[in-house]
Amino acid sequence: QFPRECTSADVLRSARCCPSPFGRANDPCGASLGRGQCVPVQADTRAHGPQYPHVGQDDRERWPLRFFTSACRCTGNFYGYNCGRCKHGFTGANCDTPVPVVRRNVMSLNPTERRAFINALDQAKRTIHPDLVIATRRYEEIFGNITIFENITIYNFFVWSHYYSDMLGDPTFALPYWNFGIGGNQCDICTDDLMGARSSFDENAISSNSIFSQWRVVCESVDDYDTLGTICNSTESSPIRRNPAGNVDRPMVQKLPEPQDIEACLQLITFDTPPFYSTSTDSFRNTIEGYSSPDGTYDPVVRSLHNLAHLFLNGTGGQTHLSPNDPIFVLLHTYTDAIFDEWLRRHPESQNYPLENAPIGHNRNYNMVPFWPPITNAEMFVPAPENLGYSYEATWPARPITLTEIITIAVIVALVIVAIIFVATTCAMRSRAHNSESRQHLLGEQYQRYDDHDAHSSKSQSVV
Ligand SMILES: O=C(O)c1cc2cc(O)c(O)cc2[nH]1
Repeated sequence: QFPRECTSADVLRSARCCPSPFGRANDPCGASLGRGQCVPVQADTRAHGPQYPHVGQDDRERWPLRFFTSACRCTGNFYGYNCGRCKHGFTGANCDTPVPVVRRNVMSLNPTERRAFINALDQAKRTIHPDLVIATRRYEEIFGNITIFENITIYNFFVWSHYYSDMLGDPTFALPYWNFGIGGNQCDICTDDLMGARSSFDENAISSNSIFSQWRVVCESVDDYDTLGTICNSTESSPIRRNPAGNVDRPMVQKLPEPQDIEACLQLITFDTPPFYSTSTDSFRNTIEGYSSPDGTYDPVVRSLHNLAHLFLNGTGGQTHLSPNDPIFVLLHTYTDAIFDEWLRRHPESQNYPLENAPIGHNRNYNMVPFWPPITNAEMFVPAPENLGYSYEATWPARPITLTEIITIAVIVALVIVAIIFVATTCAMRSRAHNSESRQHLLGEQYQRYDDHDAHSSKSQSVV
């Protein structure tokens, strides 16, 4: 996707996408207000790995260099293609006021909140994106031709969620999540007050009582890319298909991930391992993605966690080129993101994931996200975010205590006991010596017994 302001012939020719946030002349990226600077884009220039067979053919390579060589780098918490917005989680004129945001389990929304959420999704499906457009042709055809950029609705747009809270007019709103780690073959959010129940007439369709039965999908014609050279455009075609747990040919995807699968993947220590691909083993990234068993072991036949949740939906939501059309996609990924967030909290030592070691696709230029997820399977992972003050409505299952922690606790307890014994012994010896010195005195009138204290309440009496 591209900022609409950067798709004129002049701007494309200049290869410089640095608009002013407030329409001021000669003020790229709001530089006069200290919001940002127009800088050369730095993309990873290393060769692709052997697992990538499309070298030179895809406009997303070294994104966005094929289109723009300069773009805005925003200062502090300013954000967006023109630095006109605040980073998510901040508000105010200087974008320095944190907004407390709570991630909520979608099942815990009350009826009013459910209606508001579903209506907002539907509004997003119908509203043209205010800032961004999509390219429907490849670069060679785009250059100098402004007609092949198209408007698209906010929902139909990959980063629509960024704009979502402003739609609601509530900066504290966080997208709720679907806890898909509940096992079993029931889609608990597939009810008409949430994501739509199953139609009574067609097991692959959504009930007509749900607004989502009226939604039509985009990007269905995946073959056109090969035959016509066109990229997905904004044309809507057929209804959403969904038949949770109904894939009779693939029993493995008839059940949702188990709670212990989530816990197992949270225990993996390393963010990613070579070859940084869907074949990686002991990789948190590949495990949460679902190409490994939940314990991290790569197995080509396994589908778990995020992938399993997709495949469980068995329809639009289970096909990579179509899945975002089913609004469950949003809730599935907010949960995947929450697991990632929890992993970051549990493994602070693993957070310095060096970008120089990152595979292609993990890039810093998230002011301009590729118009489709990167080709690697790193669908949603960006460098570790700053702590934006997110919290959870629900707590995660308690983490089992490790052997190292048990040993550490035992050593500390032993040391404390030794210290107590030492102090007690020392006190007893001193007290014995002291008692023999003052025995006469203790037996005299001035000795205050505790019951005396209550009776007389006289602090002036000497207490020995
Ligand atoms: O087959 C898979 O593992 C699979 C399907 C699917 C669909 C989708 O939209 C994804 O994002 C991932 C995914 N994996």
